[in-house]
Amino acid sequence: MSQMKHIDNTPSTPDHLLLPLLSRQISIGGTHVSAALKRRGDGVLGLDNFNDYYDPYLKRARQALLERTGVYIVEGDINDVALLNKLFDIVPFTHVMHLAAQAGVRYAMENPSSYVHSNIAGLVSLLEVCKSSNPQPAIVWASSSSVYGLNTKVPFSEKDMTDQPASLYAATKKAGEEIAHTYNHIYGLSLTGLRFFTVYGPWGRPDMAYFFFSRDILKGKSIPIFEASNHGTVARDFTYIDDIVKGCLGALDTAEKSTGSGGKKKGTAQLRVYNLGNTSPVPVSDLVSILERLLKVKAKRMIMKLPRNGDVQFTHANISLAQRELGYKPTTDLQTGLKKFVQWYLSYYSNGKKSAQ
Ligand SMILES: NC(=O)c1ccc[n+]([C@@H]2O[C@H](COP(=O)([O-])OP(=O)(O)OC[C@H]3O[C@@H](n4cnc5c(N)ncnc54)[C@H](O)[C@@H]3O)[C@@H](O)[C@H]2O)c1
Ligand SMILES: O=C(O)[C@H]1O[C@H](OP(=O)(O)OP(=O)(O)OC[C@H]2O[C@@H](n3ccc(=O)[nH]c3=O)[C@H](O)[C@@H]2O)[C@H](O)[C@@H](O)[C@@H]1O
Repeated sequence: MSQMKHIDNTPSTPDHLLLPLLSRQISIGGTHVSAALKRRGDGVLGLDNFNDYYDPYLKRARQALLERTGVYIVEGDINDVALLNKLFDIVPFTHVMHLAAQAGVRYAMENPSSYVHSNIAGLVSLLEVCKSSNPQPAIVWASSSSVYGLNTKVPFSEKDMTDQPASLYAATKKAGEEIAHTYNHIYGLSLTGLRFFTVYGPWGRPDMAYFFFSRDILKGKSIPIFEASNHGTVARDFTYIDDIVKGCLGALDTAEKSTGSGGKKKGTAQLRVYNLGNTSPVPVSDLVSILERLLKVKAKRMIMKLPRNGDVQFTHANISLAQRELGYKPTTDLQTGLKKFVQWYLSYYSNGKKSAQ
């Protein structure tokens, strides 16, 4: 984890955050969502600890991008309750979009405590601050398709069982959903959890397969493609970032409609969980074929038995609940979305940027 800065070290909050705004949001993690909120006229303050889980240059480039649009990002950790209290004292946030987490399924075997720090302890710190703030903000936070774990009944519906996580990451995301239940039950916090399905796109995460496969295909390095021991397909319901952003905005707006801007009586605030997927799982081997065509380089495929590393074999979202209640309607297929990712990737890394880790 990178070092934290205290509020005393951060530049003073820009004036525009103190103006009466249509809606005041705090967005934690989440470059694309913050940018979209700003574009439509919401007041947004960002928070990120800029840890070094992956390429810090990429995180700083995203920050620069956001700051050019007028979204200021405070550097700090969600476990820093004093910092959070200070921010909530300065700005009466109406909504919290909480996307910060230790992500990545396989890294949980290397650094388990980072998952407990951000996904469990960090979530509790944030909810403690939200519970005591006035107004009480509506909170939308990122859960994960990984909560479906060893469940093989697809497509996954929100009502399906989620009690067999395959990784510690998944277990911490599932714990987040249970923690949310408690804060809704006792303190009446309005909480909406979004189970994202393998999100990809420009400015994405270098630890994800589509990203490092692109890097390694271009470098001529072999890429390990996991194959299930039962010879079944290994596939993901890859979901493009712009579709996810629309789902996040739908969730924030729905939370606003059903709860107003906080101050709810106990027991009346909403607690909901939605799948945000693409409803069209694609085998990982097809993902590689699309990348080969877009990058115009043949991949060196190294087919490997799917190790017991936290991965699940297959994901597929049933999104009818999000469609009905959030107006969520993904429109980007994998071919189209990867084309946009590859265009961004080639331009970003050919402009003298540090190479992805
Ligand atoms: N990308 C996906 O495929 C996917 C799928 C399902 C769920 N999710 C969830 O969506 C959210 C966003 O994912 P992402 O892919 O953009 O991940 P990301 O790692 O790019 O973004 C998370 C951000 O949170 C910050 N952060 C981590 N711990 C923090 C802490 N303790 N305090 C403050 N900031 C902290 C990181 O520096 C990072 O910038 C995460 O909660 C992730 O678990 C992602
Ligand atoms: O949907 C989710 O909830 C999860 O989606 C992704 O997790 P994952 O689907 O495992 O994404 P990748 O790590 O990019 O893997 C994609 C696919 O490529 C496969 N893969 C990965 C790595 C590799 O070397 N070889 C390989 O074949 C994986 O088995 C998987 O089927 C994110 O990384 C998680 O943070 C998120 O919570």
